[in-house]
Amino acid sequence: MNLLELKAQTPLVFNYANYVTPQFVANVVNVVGGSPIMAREIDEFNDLVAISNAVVVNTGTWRRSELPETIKLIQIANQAKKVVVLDPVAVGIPSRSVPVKAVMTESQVNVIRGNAAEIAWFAGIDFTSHGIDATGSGDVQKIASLAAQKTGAIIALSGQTDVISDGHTTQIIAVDVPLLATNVGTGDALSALVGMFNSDAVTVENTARAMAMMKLAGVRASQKVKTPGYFANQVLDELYLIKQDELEAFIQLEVKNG
Ligand SMILES: Nc1ncnc2c1ncn2[C@@H]1O[C@H](COP(=O)(O)OP(=O)(O)OP(=O)(O)O)[C@@H](O)[C@H]1O
Ligand SMILES: Cc1ncsc1CCO
Ligand SMILES: [Mg+2]
Repeated sequence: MNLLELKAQTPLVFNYANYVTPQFVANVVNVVGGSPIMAREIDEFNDLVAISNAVVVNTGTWRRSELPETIKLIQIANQAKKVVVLDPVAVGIPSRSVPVKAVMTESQVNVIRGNAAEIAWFAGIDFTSHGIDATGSGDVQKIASLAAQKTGAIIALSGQTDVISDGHTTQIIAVDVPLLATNVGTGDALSALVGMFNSDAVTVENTARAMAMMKLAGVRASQKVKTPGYFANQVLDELYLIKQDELEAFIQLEVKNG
């Protein structure tokens, strides 16, 4: 959906969040025009998925004991035909790949949003990482396209250049906003935006719209503030202020075919 439709419909975004950044994720959903809800209790999943428009699963602080519930949640969302976004934080670390492998085998994920190193793991390509951060370099378009082909999911690869791919169509947003990488949780919040913009239909176009929304907020924030603390708040303000026509103009200018 576009930003106008989003603000009119107020999509409910169920975040199975990590325990590091839920406050920031909830605020990003809220200021853009959606409605966030966080939960981990399996007894609630049927009720909450029924009223949700998107389910966003972040494996950043997974626990073995909760893994069956995580899978159950996605299966409930699959049955209810709700869009599911997976944020596979630091999946390249072998212990962190455990929940991701289980989720990919036992349930269906519609979109995977991660940094280049995380997406490279799905593509089977080596890419240097350091914990939650992608630190290497590589052909990000090829990585995203291959990961999409291997998983059947739309890929939303974030970084200096964002890449969106379904394995056939690939789009890029080559806009450098270094301050966007300074706050932990920007990626987690971006995954929630991806769920929100895809809540009516899962498409490359809607995924690119979510990625463009965060980039544009970063561009505008970095024109006003120069340090990470203020920047995080300014990004929230810019996400709140961006209008439909401004977002679509940015997309016209900066979203290119790969
Ligand atoms: N070097 C960069 N230049 C421009 N934008 C960047 C850069 N690095 C990240 N971004 C932007 O920051 C946002 C988050 O992407 P990032 O790749 O940092 O996610 P992440 O690694 O999952 O972050 P986190 O784990 O901290 O939530 C995206 O909007 C992306 O476009
Ligand atoms: C720092 C950190 N550790 C696990 S999840 C997370 C937040 C980034 O996704
Ligand atoms: Mg991340």
